[in-house]
Amino acid sequence: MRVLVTGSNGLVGSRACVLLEQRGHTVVGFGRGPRRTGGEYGYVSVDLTREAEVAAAMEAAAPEVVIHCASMTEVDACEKDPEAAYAGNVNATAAVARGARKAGAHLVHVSTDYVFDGDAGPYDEASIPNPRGVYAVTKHMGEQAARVLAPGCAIARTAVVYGWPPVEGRLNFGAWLVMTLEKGQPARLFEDQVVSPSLADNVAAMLVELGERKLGGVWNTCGGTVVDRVAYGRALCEVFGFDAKLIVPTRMAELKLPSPRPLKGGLKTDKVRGELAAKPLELAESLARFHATWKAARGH
Ligand SMILES: NC(=O)C1=CN([C@@H]2O[C@H](COP(=O)(O)OP(=O)(O)OC[C@H]3O[C@@H](n4cnc5c(N)ncnc54)[C@H](OP(=O)(O)O)[C@@H]3O)[C@@H](O)[C@H]2O)C=CC1
Ligand SMILES: Cc1cn([C@H]2C[C@H](O)[C@@H](COP(=O)(O)OP(=O)(O)O[C@H]3O[C@@H](C)C(=O)[C@@H](O)[C@H]3O)O2)c(=O)[nH]c1=O
Repeated sequence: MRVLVTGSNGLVGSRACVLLEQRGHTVVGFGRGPRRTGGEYGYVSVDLTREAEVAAAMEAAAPEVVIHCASMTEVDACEKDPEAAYAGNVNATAAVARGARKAGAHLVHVSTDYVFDGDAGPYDEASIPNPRGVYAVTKHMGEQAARVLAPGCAIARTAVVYGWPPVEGRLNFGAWLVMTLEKGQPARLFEDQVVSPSLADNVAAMLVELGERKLGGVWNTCGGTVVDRVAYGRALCEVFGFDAKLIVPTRMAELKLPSPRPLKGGLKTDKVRGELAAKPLELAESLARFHATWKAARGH
């Protein structure tokens, strides 16, 4: 199949491109500026906030499936610049969804656990979003744009994605933690935020399956274990052999971050477990694979 992946320089998009290529698909990645990944697949530089350029590039790419990973992902930067967040998360998604519909392509739109308020997680696919903060609201609006403009699309929500090597740009939580702890520096982790950490390759596998099978509706495409950030950090220390005393439990409010974030979050994965061949990995397995890629990159 001809598959278009937006955000191909990013963490999830780059992994999706590699996997699609391995599975024999013809892949075109859309990124902003120069290509920052390896691989043999095609690459086009497109700023997705420019609708006319998106329409032309999508027509030329003529995809059968579109996996839309591009997004303004820095949560606090979104809070500080709502115009940029609206353009990157709402307008860009609308443009991609229109392009997909015109091409007759199936859209897999990637979204987030942060569409929920975090008052009573973990959430399943039928739970009602109540986003707080600019990133969360614009991601929820992006979901609505995708549903309206590309009927039958998949909304794939994921959460706290991590992987090694990290991509240039936004540093993922797992990689940030490893880089901090290997220097022997302490990491203040939120003991009061519950999440579903997700290995990037595992997320990519679920997105690719949604695309290949042209499945629609809402899907929680995340890791299979719901855990607070301190427990995640301690589990990572055990697998990597880092000193767990470097993990300093902190309450989120103490950091005074610009954007609100859901506290009692996390996503339930019964639907993907039941219906997809690509299963959500449990935390121990995810961390083991994360560690293996980290070790391999260091030549161990
Ligand atoms: N990482 C996480 O923890 C989570 C991610 N998600 C969602 O998963 C998806 C993928 O995230 P992830 O791969 O981690 O994010 P990254 O930040 O690693 O990648 C996003 C990519 O989108 C590109 N992009 C942003 N705006 C534009 C634009 N206007 N035109 C073209 N490209 C653009 C960025 O380009 P550039 O590098 O030039 O900025 C970047 O390469 C997103 O939809 C995100 O909301 C959901 C939950 C958790
Ligand atoms: C989680 C965490 C972050 N931090 C710091 C690191 C960083 O400067 C800042 C924000 O951290 P993070 O980027 O990891 O957290 P955050 O921006 O909340 O991550 C979110 O990203 C978006 C894209 C999503 O959709 C969510 O699922 C979630 O992964 O807070 C801590 O000091 N301790 C912590 O426990």
